[in-house]
Amino acid sequence: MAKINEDLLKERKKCSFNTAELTHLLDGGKDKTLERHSREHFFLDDPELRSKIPLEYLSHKEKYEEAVRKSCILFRKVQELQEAGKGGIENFREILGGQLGSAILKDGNPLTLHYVMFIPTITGQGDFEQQAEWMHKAWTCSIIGTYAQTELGHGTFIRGLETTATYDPKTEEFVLNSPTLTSYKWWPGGLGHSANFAIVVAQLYTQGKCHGIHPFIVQLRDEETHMPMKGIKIGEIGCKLGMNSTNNGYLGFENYRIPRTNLLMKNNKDGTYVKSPSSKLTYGTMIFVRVVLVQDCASYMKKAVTIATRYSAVRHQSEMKPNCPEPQIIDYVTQQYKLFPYIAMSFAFQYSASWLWDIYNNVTGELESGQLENLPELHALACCLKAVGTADCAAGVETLRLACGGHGYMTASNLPSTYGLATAMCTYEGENTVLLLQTARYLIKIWQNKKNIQNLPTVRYLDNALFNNRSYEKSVSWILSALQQVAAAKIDLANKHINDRVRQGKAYEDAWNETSIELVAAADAHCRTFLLDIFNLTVNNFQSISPELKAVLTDLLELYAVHTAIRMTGDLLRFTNTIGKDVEALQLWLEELLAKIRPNAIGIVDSFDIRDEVLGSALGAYDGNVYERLFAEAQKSPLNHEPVNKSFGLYLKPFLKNNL
Ligand SMILES: CCC/C=C/C(=O)SCCNC(=O)CCNC(=O)[C@H](O)C(C)(C)COP(=O)([O-])OP(=O)([O-])OC[C@H]1O[C@@H](n2cnc3c(N)ncnc32)[C@H](O)[C@@H]1OP(=O)([O-])[O-]
Ligand SMILES: Cc1cc2nc3c(=O)[nH]c(=O)nc-3n(C[C@H](O)[C@H](O)[C@H](O)COP(=O)(O)OP(=O)(O)OC[C@H]3O[C@@H](n4cnc5c(N)ncnc54)[C@H](O)[C@@H]3O)c2cc1C
Repeated sequence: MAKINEDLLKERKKCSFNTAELTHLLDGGKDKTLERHSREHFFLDDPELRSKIPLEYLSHKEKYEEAVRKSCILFRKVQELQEAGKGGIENFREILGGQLGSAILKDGNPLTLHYVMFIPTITGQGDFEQQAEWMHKAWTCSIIGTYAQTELGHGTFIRGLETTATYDPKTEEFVLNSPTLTSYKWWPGGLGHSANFAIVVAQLYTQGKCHGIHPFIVQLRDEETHMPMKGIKIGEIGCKLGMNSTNNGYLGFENYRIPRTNLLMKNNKDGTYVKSPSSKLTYGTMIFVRVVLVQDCASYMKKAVTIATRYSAVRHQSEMKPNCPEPQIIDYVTQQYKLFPYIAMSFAFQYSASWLWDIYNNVTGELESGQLENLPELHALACCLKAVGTADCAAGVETLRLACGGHGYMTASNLPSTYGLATAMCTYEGENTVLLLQTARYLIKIWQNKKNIQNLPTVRYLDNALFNNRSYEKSVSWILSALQQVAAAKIDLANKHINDRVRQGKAYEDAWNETSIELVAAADAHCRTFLLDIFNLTVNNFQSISPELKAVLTDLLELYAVHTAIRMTGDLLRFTNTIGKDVEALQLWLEELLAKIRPNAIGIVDSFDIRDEVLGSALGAYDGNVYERLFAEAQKSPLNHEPVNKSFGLYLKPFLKNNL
C-alpha cells in the first residue's frame, strides 16, 4: 500500500469516534457493509471494467464504443448477481447509475434506462399477460429498452406530446406517426444506437378520438442486424455538457405499425380501451425515478465532499500568522464553511431519501389494490425532494470544486464530470421549477382545505404552524418550528395573492402564474422543513449507537439546521419572531459547530467508505498523495507521449520563421 500522507495520518488520529460504526450505520448494518464491499469487489476489481486510456482523451465515437463495451460486461455481471439472488432493482440502480455505476462509466451508461425505466414501466403499467410476455426477455436482456417520452417540442408538458398512435381495428394494430419535426422523440438515454426496444409515450386515437398519452412497447431495431425497422428514423442527438456516453437519441415514426397488445394495459383491465381510474397512473415511472434520484443526490454529494475534504487536509496555502508554516487550507474557517455544510447535507438527503423510498413502496402497494388516496402526497413530496435535492447537490458539487482551487478544475479531480452528472438531474425527470410548482399546487389545495390534514404526515404541521412564534432558543427544535412557520406563511401569502388576483378579475391560471415565484419559494421552504424534520427524527431515534457517534451526528444535524436557517435569514426575520440578535446568535452557533466538526471532518468522510476507484480523483484518494497522482495523470495526456508534436512542423515552425 502507498505511503499515507502525513497530514491525513494526523487527522485520522484526531477522530473522536469509531469510523466503522458510522459506516455500518450508513449502510444499514455491518452485514450490509460487507455486502456492499463484496459487490464493489465484484465490479471494481474486474480488469475488464477498467479503461486503458482516460475517457477524456477519447473521441465522441470512441467514448460511446468504450461505454457499450463496459455496459455489456456490467449487465452480464448484474445478471450473474440476479441469478444468484443477490439484489433487487434498487441495487441494480446503484450499480448502473449511482456511485458504483458512475465510477465504471464516468460519463454515463448507454444501457441504464433498460433497468431504470424500461423494466419499471412494464412492471408498473403492463398487465399480467404483458408482463409474462416481456419481462423474461427484458430481465434476461434478450432485448434492450429505453424510455422515449420527451420530444423536440415538449418535455415538461407531456399532455402536449405530438406522437400519435392510431388504432386500426381492421388489423388490430396501432399506427405510430410523428406528424411534425417537434414531435420527434428527443433525449431518451440509449435511444441513439443502443436500445432495440422502447417504451414510447404517444397520444392514443381510436375512432377519431384522442384519449391522451399512453405508453406502448415498440421495437426500434432488428434483433439480429440492429438496423432500424422500416418506418423508424433514429439517431443520436450529439454532444452535451456531460453524460456524453449515454447515447441520448432522437426517434421519428412513419406509419409504423405495432400490435394492439403493445399498448401497456395494466389500467385497462379487460383488454379493450377503458379510461383508467386516474390518468396520472401513466406517470408512475417518473415518480419511481424521482424517488431514486434523491438517493443519487446523497451519493454524489458524499463523493464530492470526500474529495474536497481530503484535499483540504493535504493542501497547504498562505500564511495565517507571520512566520508560521503554511496551514492546511481546511483550517481556514471560510474553507470549513464550503465543506462541512455539504457533509451534513449528505446525511440529510440520505435520511430523507430512505423515508421517501418507504413511502413510495407503501403507496405503490396501495395502488395495486386500487387505493389512490395517498398518491397526491407522495407525488408532492417526490417532486420537491427531487427538485431541492438535485439543486443543492449540483450547487454543492460546484462549491466543492471551487474549494479545490485550480486542481478542482482538472478532470483528474473528477469534480467536473460529477458536476455534469449532478446538474443533469436538475433537468431530467421533471425540470426543477416545474416540479416545485407541482408541490405548490398540492400545498395550496391543502391550505384551502385542511379537513383531513392530520392524516397527512408530511403536511400536518401546516395545521397551526402559522402561529408558532417561538422565541429564539439555541435548539434544532426551535429552528424546525421557525422553518415550519416560514413555510406556512409563504403558502398563506401565495394563496392570498392568488385570491387577490382572482378577486381583481384575473383568471385563476393567470393569478397562479403571476404568483408563481412565491409558490416556488413556498414549496422550497416546505421541502426544507421536511428534510430537517427527518434528519432530526432519524438522529433522535438512534438508540444503540455509541455516545461518541451520537455526538458527531448531533453536531452534523445542528450544522444542517443552522446552515439552513442562515440561508433563510430574510425569511426568518420576515415571518417569525426572529430578531437581529438571534441571527447573530445563529452565526456564532454556526462557527462553533464548524470548529467542533473540524477534528472529525476526515473521520466522517472516511466513514462514507468510498473506494478510490469510485472517487476516481487525484485529489481525494485515501492515501492523500495528491501531487504524485496529479503528476501521474498528466503523463496520460497523449500530447506527452512524444517530445515534439507534429503541429510544430506544420504550423508553429513556419509561423516562427515568418516572424523572424
Ligand atoms: C436516469 C433518468 C434519465 C431521465 C429520464 C427522463 O427525463 S424521462 C422524462 C421525464 N419527464 C418528466 O418528468 C416530465 C415532467 N412533466 C410532468 O411530470 C407533467 O407534465 C406535469 C406533472 C408537469 C404536468 O402534468 P399534467 O399537465 O398532466 O398535470 P397537471 O399539472 O394539470 O396536474 C393534474 C393533476 O395531476 C397530478 N399529478 C401530476 N403528476 C402526477 C404524478 N406523477 N403522480 C400523481 N399525480 C400527478 C397533479 O398533482 C394534479 O392533481 P390535482 O391538483 O388535479 O389533484
Ligand atoms: C441528460 C438528460 C437525459 C434525459 N433523458 C431522458 C430520457 O431518457 N427519456 C425522456 O423521455 N426524456 C429525457 N430527458 C428529457 C427531460 O425529461 C426533459 O428535458 C425535462 O423534462 C424538461 O423538459 P424540456 O427540456 O422540454 O424543458 P422545458 O419544459 O422547455 O423547460 C424550459 C424552461 O421553461 C420552464 N417551464 C416549462 N414549463 C413550465 C411551467 N409549466 N411553469 C413554469 N415554468 C415552466 C422551465 O422551468 C424551464 O426553465 C433527458 C434530459 C436530459 C437533460
